[in-house]
Amino acid sequence: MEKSTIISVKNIKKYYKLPRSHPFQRQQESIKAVDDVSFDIYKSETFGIVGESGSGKSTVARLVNQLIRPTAGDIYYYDQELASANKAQLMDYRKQVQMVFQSPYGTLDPRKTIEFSLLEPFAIHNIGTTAERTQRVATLLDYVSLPKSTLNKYPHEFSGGQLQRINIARAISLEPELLILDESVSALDVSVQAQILNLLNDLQEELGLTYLFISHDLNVVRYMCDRIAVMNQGKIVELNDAKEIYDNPQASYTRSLLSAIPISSPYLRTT
Ligand SMILES: Nc1ncnc2c1ncn2[C@@H]1O[C@H](COP(=O)(O)OP(=O)(O)OP(=O)(O)O)[C@@H](O)[C@H]1O
Repeated sequence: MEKSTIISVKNIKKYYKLPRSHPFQRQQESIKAVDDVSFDIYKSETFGIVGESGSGKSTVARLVNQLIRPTAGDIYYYDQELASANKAQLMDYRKQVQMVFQSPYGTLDPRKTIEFSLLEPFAIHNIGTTAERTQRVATLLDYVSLPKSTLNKYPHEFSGGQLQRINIARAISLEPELLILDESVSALDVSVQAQILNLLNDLQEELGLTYLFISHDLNVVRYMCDRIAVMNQGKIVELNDAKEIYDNPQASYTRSLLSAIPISSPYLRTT
């Protein structure tokens, strides 16, 4: 069956200019956070990006999410190149592509109830009547297995795992196609991590979601992903099916990453 491509990233670069070390320095140096990266994300897959700290993973996530603009290169959503998209197209993209960040704590307004935070995306995108929004919020809580009593509480009343469930509920509220999960379980205890990863797998099956899954943890990536891109110093050094990456790594950098995985991991796949 022909795979349908949702996102196509073509030769993107993101360079950050470093401050001049002295006032007469002529050439301003730059950090190549992302340096000529290309990949496609297929519908309903989990596409992983793995690499050590500073390899450029989060910068790729922020580029795909349009939080920052590339120095060069193009990102396509289906046939639409994003830099030349009009306002309505970008608004649709912002609805279709949602992000779940690493820290579950900073993302919800501490002074607002969870109900307010879950209703907010509908207000921003002007979707549904008040009754429809309330009904949808109840359904969202069911999806992430949280009780109704969640709604009139505040963020400080929840654990990290519960907050990440709320963030996921918020991210799926507008029925997006793609979730960008940037180290979304890294801040959680291992047992809670497993629960959230299983929740994400269930939601993907139920809602037909596509994931861009970013992590430094090779075990977590192996557990979650269909295809994996390995990043090092702003470049993709290897991109392949997950099984190939683990069973038959081609790049020496991938091999050295794999050799550093702790073997006693709760995520080791038996398949
Ligand atoms: N706004 C910025 N200004 C300057 N340099 C930046 C900026 N954002 C990222 N960088 C640099 O770009 C490189 C890639 O950073 P990035 O955060 O994308 O890596 P990462 O793989 O996600 O690592 P981590 O998991 O530690 O965040 C790093 O050297 C980082 O210091």
